[in-house]
Amino acid sequence: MSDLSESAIRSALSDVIRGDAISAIVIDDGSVGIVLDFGSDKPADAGAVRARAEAAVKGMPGVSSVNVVMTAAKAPPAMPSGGMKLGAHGTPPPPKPTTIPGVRHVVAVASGKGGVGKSTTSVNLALALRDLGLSVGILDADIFGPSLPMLLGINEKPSLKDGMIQPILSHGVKAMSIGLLIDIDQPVVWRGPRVMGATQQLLKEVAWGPLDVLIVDMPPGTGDVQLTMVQQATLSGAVIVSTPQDLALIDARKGLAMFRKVNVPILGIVENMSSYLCPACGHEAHIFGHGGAAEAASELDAPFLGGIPLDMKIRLSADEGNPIVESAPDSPEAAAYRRIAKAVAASLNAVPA
Ligand SMILES: Nc1ncnc2c1ncn2[C@@H]1O[C@H](COP(=O)(O)OP(=O)(O)OP(=O)(O)O)[C@@H](O)[C@H]1O
Repeated sequence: MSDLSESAIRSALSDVIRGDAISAIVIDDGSVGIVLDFGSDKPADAGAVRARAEAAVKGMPGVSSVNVVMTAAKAPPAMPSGGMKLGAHGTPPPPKPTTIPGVRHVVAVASGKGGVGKSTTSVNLALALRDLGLSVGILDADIFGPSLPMLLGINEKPSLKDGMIQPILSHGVKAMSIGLLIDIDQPVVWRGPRVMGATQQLLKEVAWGPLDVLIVDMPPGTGDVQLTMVQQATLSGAVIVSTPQDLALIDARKGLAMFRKVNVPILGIVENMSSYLCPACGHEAHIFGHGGAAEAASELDAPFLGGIPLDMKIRLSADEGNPIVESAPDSPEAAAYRRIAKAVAASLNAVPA
């Protein structure tokens, strides 16, 4: 039995990060899970901070493994004045929604804030829907931090055929990201109309069809940019990804409110990092109590689609471009994504007869 304590871990971390950035610590025997949340002050060298935190805790007696996850919210990009034409009430005028030829359902995956695992959930959900026999596409509409090329291990540039951008077929799904069309090493500081133009282009000028489901990984947050993007495509519904902390707070509520404002059905809420599976013994520890997310979802009048555990393999497989549904298809973590995919497919009534 280990005598590791939360306060000992906090003190080991005290030289590395400020205490209020530690939003959760889970200890399961020698295995430690840490959730960091820097609010909108995400450090520029986030990767190095995580490595230092892992090293500080790994060196403690009794620690066998450490998994540090950052849920730092990215500050939403400021909309420059004059960059976007606003409507009578200060909101952008709604664009005409685009219907994408040959695509049966467009599903937005959104979150109230950054870093909660929206992109990781989007790719694993897409792969789990593929495994249900559906033809699936995934569009990375996170103009400010495109991550799909890394998550799916895509290095090639898309080609043009008959004036249409050809999606890249990766892991059996059709994928497209703004990150494949621009130089991602250059910081993207775009004005509203350019952002909207890029999204329209990704929806209209990519040869998506035929598809049962197109998953759209939205930029984090619920500002004007996100709202206008929601209005650009005819959406069948939205999935909101949240961590247990945020469900109890207001971020997930803001996401729900944004979609409801424009009459997009909420397919449900996914609780990411909901529990911690001990890699050594498989024991599941609930980080913030059990059942809180389902309760919060019902209070918000939204279906609860299920929880995804906080797990090092989910992060590592995503970093390697081989998401867990693909790399460990029979793991309990992949099963968690599959349950969510089944619930989404059922609510879309999309599973072919
Ligand atoms: N269930 C999980 N267990 C462990 N790590 C996770 C889990 N979900 C996501 N992560 C890790 O958390 C980090 C943030 O995830 P991700 O990039 O998917 O978030 P996001 O909400 O799309 O962020 P943003 O919108 O700010 O780009 C990544 O390092 C990812 O690998």
